[in-house]
Amino acid sequence: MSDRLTLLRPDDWHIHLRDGEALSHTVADASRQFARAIIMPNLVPPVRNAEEADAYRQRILAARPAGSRFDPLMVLYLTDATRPQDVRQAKASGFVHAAKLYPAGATTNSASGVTRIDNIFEVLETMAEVGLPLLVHGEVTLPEIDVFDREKHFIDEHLTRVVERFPTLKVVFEHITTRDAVQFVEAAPATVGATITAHHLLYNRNHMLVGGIRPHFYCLPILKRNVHQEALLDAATSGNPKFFLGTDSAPHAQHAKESACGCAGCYTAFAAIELYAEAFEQRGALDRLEPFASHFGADFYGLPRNTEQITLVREGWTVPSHLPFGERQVVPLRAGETLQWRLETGA
Ligand SMILES: NC(=O)N[C@@H](CC(=O)O)C(=O)O
Ligand SMILES: [Zn+2]
Ligand SMILES: [Zn+2]
Repeated sequence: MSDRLTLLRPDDWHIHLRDGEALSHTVADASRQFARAIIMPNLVPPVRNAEEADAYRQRILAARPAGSRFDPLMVLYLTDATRPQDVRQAKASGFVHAAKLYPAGATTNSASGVTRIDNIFEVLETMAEVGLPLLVHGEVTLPEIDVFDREKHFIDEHLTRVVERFPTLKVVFEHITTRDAVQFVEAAPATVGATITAHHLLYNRNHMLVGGIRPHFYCLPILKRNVHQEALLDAATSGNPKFFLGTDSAPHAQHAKESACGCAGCYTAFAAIELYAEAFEQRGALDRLEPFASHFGADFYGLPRNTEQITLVREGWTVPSHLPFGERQVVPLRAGETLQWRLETGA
């Protein structure tokens, strides 16, 4: 068993960096390991057009540590009011790489999201035409649908239909959490891919709910039962290029998580590649980490692979109990516990 693991510098195809004071921390954490990241647009107000994406991109670039070449790949937030010309302008900008569908009310800051997918069919048509991928938070919001079943219902009621109707549209099913989603993506045409988070590979709902309720494991889509975790591990380590790395690192201040009504989201960007390495190693599949983390996402988006490398060393370290987050603090996933791998820096 080797104690060093060198791989092409990875990219994160789904991250929340937030805004304002938080950026100096979230951007530093992400850029330590990732060359590029797909930047989620669920700010308040959201990133709705190329102009807003440009302004947000400038704030991210300004927050990079000295010497960093971290490249934020911007995303539009689709609303009922998004127009085909917003898509054309975004594509023409060169720095917007996708548009995100949040069903209204499905997750954090999704109040401005799309109320009926059919409302944006003209926009999806334009995205297919100009080659702008659709990123999907795939959960229905119907109150009568159990929170553990919302991803499966989204596949059956919406995603199947969208993929059939727009055969040339690239679709990324974001942060998949179920065996149903794995099977859907496997069976779908090559235009459909999926991101998988480190926390959905490492944990299931028992980790969140047995022996006490642990708010730092609460995210959306919610952790599922262990058979789904197993299916995600199979998919991530399979070598199938449709499945690639997207952390969904989504920090919320400590007080907003440790609350009677806690926010959804896990902070993993501080050690994301180390967390993935742990999950892959549990499967004896460390050799499959590089394609998952550093090849398949770039290939799917039609971007060049990175050329630099990073090295992980097997060297246990204790995750801090909290990290700075603007004027507040965030409790990282695995706070106070040991991680097996450490990113070698300054090499
Ligand atoms: N994943 C989460 O639990 N939360 C994300 C939103 C999202 O990705 O759905 C957030 O912005 O906090
Ligand atoms: Zn989401
Ligand atoms: Zn997310």
